[in-house]
Amino acid sequence: MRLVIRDDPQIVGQYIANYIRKRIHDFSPTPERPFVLGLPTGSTPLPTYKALIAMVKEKTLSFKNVVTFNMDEYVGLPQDHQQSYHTFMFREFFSQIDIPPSQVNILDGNAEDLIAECTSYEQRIKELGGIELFLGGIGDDGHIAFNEPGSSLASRTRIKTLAYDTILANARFFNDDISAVPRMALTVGVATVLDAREVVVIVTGQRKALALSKTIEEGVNHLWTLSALQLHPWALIVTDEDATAELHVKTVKYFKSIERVQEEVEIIQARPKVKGDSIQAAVA
Ligand SMILES: N[C@@H]1[C@@H](O)[C@H](O)[C@@H](COP(=O)(O)O)O[C@@H]1O
Repeated sequence: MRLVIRDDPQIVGQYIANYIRKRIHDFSPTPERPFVLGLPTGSTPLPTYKALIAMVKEKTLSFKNVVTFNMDEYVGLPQDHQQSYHTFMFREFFSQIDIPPSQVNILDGNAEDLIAECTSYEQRIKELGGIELFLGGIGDDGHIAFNEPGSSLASRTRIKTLAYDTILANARFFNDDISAVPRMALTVGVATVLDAREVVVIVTGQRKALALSKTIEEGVNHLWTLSALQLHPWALIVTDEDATAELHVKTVKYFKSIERVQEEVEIIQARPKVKGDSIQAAVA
């Protein structure tokens, strides 16, 4: 797992947007072979979405050959409700980029048969060859999507009862009216996220500091479901300085040093080759 630390949420958003753009460009998606991108809601990804929107506007990025799958959706909230994840995604992102709406997938929390809805979501992901990059955020209790503490780390898309802590945390979006927050959601499972070829998670703000330390400094534990990321072969967490508040100084220094060494390697690799240059020869 890599941990990249940046000064603030805006710089984190720009970093991730650059990263996603590069991944999409390198993939060279076509209508027959689209780039499949998993996406989160919440306030954390907003700077990333803003930076991606700017890239589309300046025409350095297109979502025409991208298919998206959102992580989760509340059960029973009308799709056009201000706080449904469907409304959120179209308001904050999809309506401002060039993705055809037919390429957007969001779980239907009002489906007549919720179990069938979850099964067919997994099926649709599979039919497209799996998710290339799953972007995620975390809750204060370390949950990814709506995989609350105690969720099976082998879980798939399913109905989930929300933890009381999450209901309290999300009440801010419902005029602080706890009774207005839905009690259930449909969510991709931990295993659905881990199946993606790459997972990138955004963690910003001091509120997330404990969850970040539990995720990366302790063992894999179903009480902090993001910790399952330790089992993924290609995982990246991008965080701001505030969210590192609970990490050991040693952990922060370690990940910063890894990045510095990586930059040094890239500089060496970019240097023109000089005959007899032993450093160049060593990395060539
Ligand atoms: N289901 C979502 C999560 O996917 C999201 O990561 C979390 C954090 O939200 P925020 O980014 O606003 O802190 O909120 C909800 O619980």
